[in-house]
Amino acid sequence: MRQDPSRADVIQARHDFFDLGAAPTGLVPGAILRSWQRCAARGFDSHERPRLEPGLASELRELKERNERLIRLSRPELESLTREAAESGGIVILTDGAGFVLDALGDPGFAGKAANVALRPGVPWSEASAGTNAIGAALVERRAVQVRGPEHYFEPHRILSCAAAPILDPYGALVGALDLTGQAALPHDRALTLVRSCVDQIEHRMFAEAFPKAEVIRLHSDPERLGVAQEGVLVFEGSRLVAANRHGLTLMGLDWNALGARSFGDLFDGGPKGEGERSLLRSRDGRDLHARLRRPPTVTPGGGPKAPPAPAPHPVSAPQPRRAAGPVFDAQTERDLARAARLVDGDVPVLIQGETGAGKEVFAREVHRLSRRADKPFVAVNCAALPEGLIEAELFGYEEGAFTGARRAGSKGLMREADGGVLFLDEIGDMPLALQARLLRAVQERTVTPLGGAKPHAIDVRLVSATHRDLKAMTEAGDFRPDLYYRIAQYGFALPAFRALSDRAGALAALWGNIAQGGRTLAPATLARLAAYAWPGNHREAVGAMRAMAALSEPGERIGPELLPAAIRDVTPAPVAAVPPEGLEGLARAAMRAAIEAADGNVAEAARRLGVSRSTLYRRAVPGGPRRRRLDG
Ligand SMILES: Nc1ncnc2c1ncn2[C@@H]1O[C@H](COP(=O)(O)OP(=O)(O)OP(=O)(O)O)[C@@H](O)[C@H]1O
Repeated sequence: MRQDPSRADVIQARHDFFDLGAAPTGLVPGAILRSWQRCAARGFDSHERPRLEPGLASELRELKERNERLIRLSRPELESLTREAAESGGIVILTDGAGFVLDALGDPGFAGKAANVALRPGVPWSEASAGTNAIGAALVERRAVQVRGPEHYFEPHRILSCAAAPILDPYGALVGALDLTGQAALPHDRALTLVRSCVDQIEHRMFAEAFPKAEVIRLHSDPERLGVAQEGVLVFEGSRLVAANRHGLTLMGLDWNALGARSFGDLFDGGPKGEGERSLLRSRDGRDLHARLRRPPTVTPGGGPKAPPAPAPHPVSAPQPRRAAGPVFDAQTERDLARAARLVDGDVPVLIQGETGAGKEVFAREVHRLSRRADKPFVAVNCAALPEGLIEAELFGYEEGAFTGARRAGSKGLMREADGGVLFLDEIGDMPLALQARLLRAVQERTVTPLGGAKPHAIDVRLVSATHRDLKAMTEAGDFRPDLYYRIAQYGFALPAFRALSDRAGALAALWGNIAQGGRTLAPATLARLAAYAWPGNHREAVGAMRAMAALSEPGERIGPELLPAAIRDVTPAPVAAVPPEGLEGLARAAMRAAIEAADGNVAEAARRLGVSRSTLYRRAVPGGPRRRRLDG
């Protein structure tokens, strides 16, 4: 019997990748190849059976409690998909945003087989735990992914064929994934379409019970399609865009970066024409869109006094909204984040080390967001920024009149502010020695005694500390207390310097994707220089440079190297240490490939975004030309 050609491609790709160590360009979708590369970089052996074990029953209970809202909002789709899955001999799986299976329902026969490969509640199916699989890949890629049979990284998972889509909350935060899994031997062509449309429904439902005080605008170019799950939804507080669904952002040509940054007036020309069900809104680029508006009593879109933006509610398991420019992490850091969140949940203090601007605070906030304490306070203390005499009062609080200048009512102190949540001790290496002893005592005894007070208060905080210093060396030199060091650094994470990122061009392209608006693109020569620069200020400097280029350019402009800050523009020839062996041409090629992948394999779209012709892109980024390239699966 003739073998299915795509299966033969995958087998060939596996041979190239796992046996020969070559990148099988064009044989498997880009998402699969990237996932294999991330898994290989983690040192996974594809022949092994990964150790996937559910946690304790109490942990599963807690996991479900934490995700109660997601489970409830997903129930209608889980039920309909379960029927579908049972008929086609598969199972449907709902996970949380970190890939932990919350529910696995469907055909009991297949469910048994799936359980053999640990596809059951409580088990993490993130890529970092289970290798390439649809759930893990969809969570990393933030888009729907199908992984069939031998496309799975680990051999024992070859029996599976999975399609999964990530679930994003109205702030763009990952809160879960929905997956349909069947036997690899069966066709599952509809699976991807099904999970995508079910996720549309779930995401759409999130808006129904949230945002009572905001203005919710539902949009579609076709009036008949207003009200369906694929309608665009935009939420404004005052006049500011604070939340949206993906369809709303796409309709307006925006990305998640627009939340908090764009106003009603940036998006629409004037206010709505007509009322309620029958409104029309004209977009800034001149399109008439059909709209349904639900206004809070006092807000007038596009006119009237602008109310100050209020903090937005968190509809699903209360994740903190991502900051405007969403963090960009490499695969190893994503894995570290998941691990750090588990450690924090397990009450193990973690220490983050990294150069200035490498994103230690961003990492800590993300850990908090992924932890079970996401809806509890995150309190950051910069130990280097406070005058020595004040840190103590700031941290531990003080009683009324404890010292000159103390507020009349006294102060609770940051440690008690963080009660129930996460305390982030930034620049811990700069904490004065005398204070280290007090901090150690507070951490050990889990109590805080305010200055001038006699009564200790119990506190329940999880500790995350960060420093750019070599704390271990400081303990040896007597500048940092070893007992405190071992207390706060029970598990350490080293954030990579920006120049050490293996896919620096990809990271830069992703940062730019966060910042760029209005069709602005980076010319390949610009990206090549950015990728060759050494970035001593790390992420902070990279974000600053991108923002500067966005501010200096016009909508639709293809940004040439002349707009780069001088230090970066003048990087020719590039510093040797910063350029990988394949040189600038290689970097430009990598950037082009990243752009193609970011455009879901659509070379014409990638060419448009990069501002180069399609033929240039084929010539430089696609080995062997367009024929063999297949990026979509
Ligand atoms: N992973 C990331 N993705 C996108 N932007 C980032 C990331 N990490 C850091 N940044 C950007 O860099 C800025 C600095 O990050 P952050 O304050 O976390 O660095 P840091 O390592 O704590 O620096 P310092 O040691 O100087 O305090 C952030 O405000 C953000 O703009």
